[in-house]
Parts: sequence; C-alpha cells; structure tokens
Amino acid sequence: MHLPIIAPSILAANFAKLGEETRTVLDAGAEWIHFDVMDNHYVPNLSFGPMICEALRKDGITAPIDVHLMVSPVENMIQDFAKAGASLITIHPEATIHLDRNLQMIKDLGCQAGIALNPATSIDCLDYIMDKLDLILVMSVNPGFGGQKFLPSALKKITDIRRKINENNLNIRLSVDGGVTEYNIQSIFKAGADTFVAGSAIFGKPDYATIIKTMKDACR
Ligand SMILES: O=C(CO)[C@@H](O)[C@H](O)COP(=O)(O)O
Ligand SMILES: [Co+2]
Repeated sequence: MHLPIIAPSILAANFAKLGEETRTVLDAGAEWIHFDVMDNHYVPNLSFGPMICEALRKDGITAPIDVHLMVSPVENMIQDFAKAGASLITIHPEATIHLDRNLQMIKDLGCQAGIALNPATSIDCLDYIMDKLDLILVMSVNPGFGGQKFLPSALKKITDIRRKINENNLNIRLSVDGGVTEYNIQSIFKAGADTFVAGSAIFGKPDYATIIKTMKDACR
C-alpha cells in the first residue's frame, strides 16, 4: 500500500488569490493539488481550464497537479492539460465512448492516467483497463459541486477495488473524492483508500497545516 497523500481541491480555494492559496496549502503539508475541471455539459457547473493550470506552473508550482476532468468530450482537454503541465489526468468512463484509447492518449502524452467512478458506476468497467491505470478515483458525491456530503456507499466500493488492486498486485493509487473530512477520513483509509481529495474541509479552515496534519494522523 502507498503512503497516504492529501490532495486539496482548489475548487474550494479563494479564486482571487489562487497562486497564493495553492502555495500555502502545499507549504502546509499537502502532497498534490487536485484540479477540478467542470464544463457545464458533463456536469452542471463550470470551473476552470488549462490556462489556469499553466498559470500555476508559470507561477512556480512544481507539486503534482491531479487534473480531474468532468468534461465531455475529453480529447481536446487531455491534450491541452498535458501541455499545460498536468501530472495526472483522470477521466470519467461515461464521458467518452473510447475509454481505452483516451487512457492510452493520456499515457502517450507523458501523464499518469486515472479513471473516476461516479456513485452509481459499477467497478466492472475496470476489468479490461486496469493495466493502463495509475489511479482510480472513487467519487463519494455526485460530481459537479464541492461541499457535498460523503455518500457512505463509497466505503464498500473502496474495499472492493482495494481487493482487486491487491489480488492483481497492481501499482495503482486509490483515491476518494467528495465530502472527505477530518471526521470520516479514518474510515475511508481503513476501507483501503490511499489518496484523499478534500476541498471545503481544508480551505474552509483558517489553518491549513493543522487540518492537514489531523487528516494525516488519522491515516495510520
Ligand atoms: O470533483 C469534485 C466534485 O465534483 C471534488 O473534487 C470536490 O470539489 C471536492 O470538494 P469537497 O467535497 O471536499 O468540498
Ligand atoms: Co474532483
């Protein structure tokens, strides 16, 4: 099992100070930055695109940027985010009719590839693509908005996917996204997740270092 990673979602940051917020949360102990891309088509909300990712890179952010694409179609955004400095690009199976091809496209562009599973999406879709994955993102809310409540059904899904990863001896990170807080992170960790996306639980606090430490301490 991998060491736990905290990936704050900057969707919950103060957009007027995005560079500063990103640096502060990394200095506070976060390992990755989670970058939620919403297109008002695949999900009913609009966030930010590759230009903002590129701006963070130009501003000196060197930490891994974990791009969560909630867009359809995916092809142009995969190319643009790879160019903009994304480290990892995660796509939703419902957002494309060529999942295998698009995962391969992410890898060919030099990024790590992830798949995001909505609350109602079965883990069966993993069966023929596991060898192309660096990350599986379990959505513990329906995608489109920050600040929602964690859906407990995600815990069984995490356990089932952890079993699949371990049985096949695969080097895949298992991430959980949506409603992760200092109160539920331990049960999510115990279910088998190793990567924790949290937006409002971190950016809603005055002291990012304390909340990140609390979350990490819960994962032991
Ligand atoms: O992808 C998404 C939502 O679609 C997430 O990354 C959320 O933005 C996480 O925010 P919180 O639920 O932690 O506030
Ligand atoms: Co996300």
